[in-house]
Amino acid sequence: MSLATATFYPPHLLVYPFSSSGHLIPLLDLTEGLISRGLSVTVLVTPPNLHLLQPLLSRHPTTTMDALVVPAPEPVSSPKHRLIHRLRAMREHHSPAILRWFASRRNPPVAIISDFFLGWTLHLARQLGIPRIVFSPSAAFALSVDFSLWRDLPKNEHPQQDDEYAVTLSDLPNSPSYPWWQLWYFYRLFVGGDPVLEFHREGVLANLDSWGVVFNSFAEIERPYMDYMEKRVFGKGRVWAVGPLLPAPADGGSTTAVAERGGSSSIPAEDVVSWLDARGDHSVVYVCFGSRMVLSRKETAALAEALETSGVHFIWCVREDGGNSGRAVAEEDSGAAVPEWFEDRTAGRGLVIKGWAPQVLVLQHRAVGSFVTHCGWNSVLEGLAAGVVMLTWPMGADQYSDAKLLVDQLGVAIRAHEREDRVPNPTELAQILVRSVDGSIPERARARELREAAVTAFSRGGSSDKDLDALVEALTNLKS
Ligand SMILES: O=c1ccn([C@@H]2O[C@H](COP(=O)(O)OP(=O)(O)O[C@H]3O[C@H](CO)[C@@H](O)[C@H](O)[C@H]3O)[C@@H](O)[C@H]2O)c(=O)[nH]1
Repeated sequence: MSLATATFYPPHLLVYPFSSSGHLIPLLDLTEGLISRGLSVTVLVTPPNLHLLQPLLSRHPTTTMDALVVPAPEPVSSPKHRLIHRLRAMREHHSPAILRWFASRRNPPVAIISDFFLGWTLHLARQLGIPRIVFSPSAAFALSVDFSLWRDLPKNEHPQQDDEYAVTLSDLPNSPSYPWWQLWYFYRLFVGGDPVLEFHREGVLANLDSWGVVFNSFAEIERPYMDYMEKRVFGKGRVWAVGPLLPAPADGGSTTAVAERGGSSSIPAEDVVSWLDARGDHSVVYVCFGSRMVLSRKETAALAEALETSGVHFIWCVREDGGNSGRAVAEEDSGAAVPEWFEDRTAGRGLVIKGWAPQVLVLQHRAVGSFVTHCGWNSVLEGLAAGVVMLTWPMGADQYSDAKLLVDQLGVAIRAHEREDRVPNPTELAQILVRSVDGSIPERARARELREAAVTAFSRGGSSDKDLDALVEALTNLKS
C-alpha cells in the first residue's frame, strides 16, 4: 500500500462492562478518558443500557467511539446465586457475538478491558490473541482481599461460631482480619465441586492471570495495596490507578452531565439543587445505599426514627424495589416504603427521593456535610471527592473492606451500623447523625484533606492522570 492511500487507525480497544450501575458508570467515565487521549473504543452494551452510552456516542464520531450492541441474556429465574448464573449466561451469549464482530473488523481491538466479574473474557482474549485487562470498580484493598481468599481458600474452622471466627490475611499489607460474617457471600457459601461457585472462583483466578488491572481509585488512599498488586500479582507497570472517575471534564463538568450520570433523577435535579441552596454549609446529611441495596422493614423504620428524632436536615434516597440486592435479608422483608408519618413529621427539613437521586450533584453541593453510605466503592470515591464525612453502613460484598479503609486507615468516616442480622439503635444513630454535621469533628478536617488529595490525583500531572497516560502508552505500544 502506498503512503498516500494508507489509512491511520488509532489503537482500538474493546471495553466490556458488567451491566449494573456501580460497574458501568465508572467504566464509561474511563472510556471518555481513553478517547480524549486519542484511543478509539468500542463498548459492548445490551439494549437496556444503550441510553447510558448516548452522551458518549453523541460527543464522538463513530471512528473513535462505537457501540457493539448484543442481546441481554434472558433474566435468570433461579434466585440462588443469581449473579453467577447471569455471568454464565453472558459468557454463553456474548462470546460468539464478540468472535464474529472481531473477525469482521478492519481495525480489530488491540486489547479487551473488561469488568472483574467477567474473568472468563481472559480465555476469549487468548483465543483472539490479544491481552485482557481487568477493570476494577472496587478498591485495590478490597480486590486484594478477594484475590487472597479465592486463591488460598481459608476455611471456617468453627462454622457454629461465625461471630468469633476471624480470618486473617497475613499475606496482605497490614494483615487485615475479618469476622467470617463479613466475608463475601459467595465465599462463605463455597464448597469445592459446586459448578456454579467453581465458575465464580475460576473467574477470580482468571483475573489474577490477566495482563494488567485498572483501578477506579487513587494511589494516595491505598498505595500499599497497589504495590501489593504490582509486586505479587500483575508485575511492574501493569497496575494503573486512574480514579476517582467522575463525569468527564470534556463536558466542562456541566450540571446536566453530573445530574444525569447513571440515570435520570426521579425529582428534577434543579428542584433538588434549590432545596439545597436554601440550607447552610455542611448542614445536610445525604442518605443513599447505592443502586441495588435495599433496607429491610426494620432497618427502614429505625433509620426513619433516627432522622426524625435527630432534627438534622437530610436528603434520603429510598429504593423500594426489593429482592434483587443479593442481601441476606428475606425478600418479603426487603424494599420497605418509608413509614406513612415520616414525610409529614420531617416536612421542611427533609427531602425524600424515591428512585434515582442525582448523587454526585448532591454530594458536591456546599450544603451537604455528611453521607450515610453502604460503602459501595463509587459512593466512597464520590464522597471523598466531595469532601463529606461518611457514616458507614456496609451490607455485603466489598463494603466491609471499604468501611475499614475509611474509618480505620483514613480517619474520614464514622461507623453508623454494621451487622445485617441486627437493626441499628435509632437513638444511637440519631446521635451519630447530629455529630456528623458538627463542624469541629476531626473527620471533617480529614475529609477536607482527602478532597484535596482526590482533586490533585486526577488533575493534570497528578498520580491518576499520570497513570492514565501510562495506560494509554502501554495500549499504544501494543499496536506498534
Ligand atoms: O440514586 C442513586 C443511586 C446510585 N447512584 C450512583 O450509582 C453508583 C452506585 O455505585 P456504588 O456506590 O458503588 O454502589 P452499588 O450500586 O451498590 O455498587 C456495586 O458495585 C460497587 C463497585 O464494585 C461495589 O463497591 C458495591 O459493593 C456493589 O454493590 C454511584 O456512582 C452513585 O453515584 C446515583 O447516582 N443515584
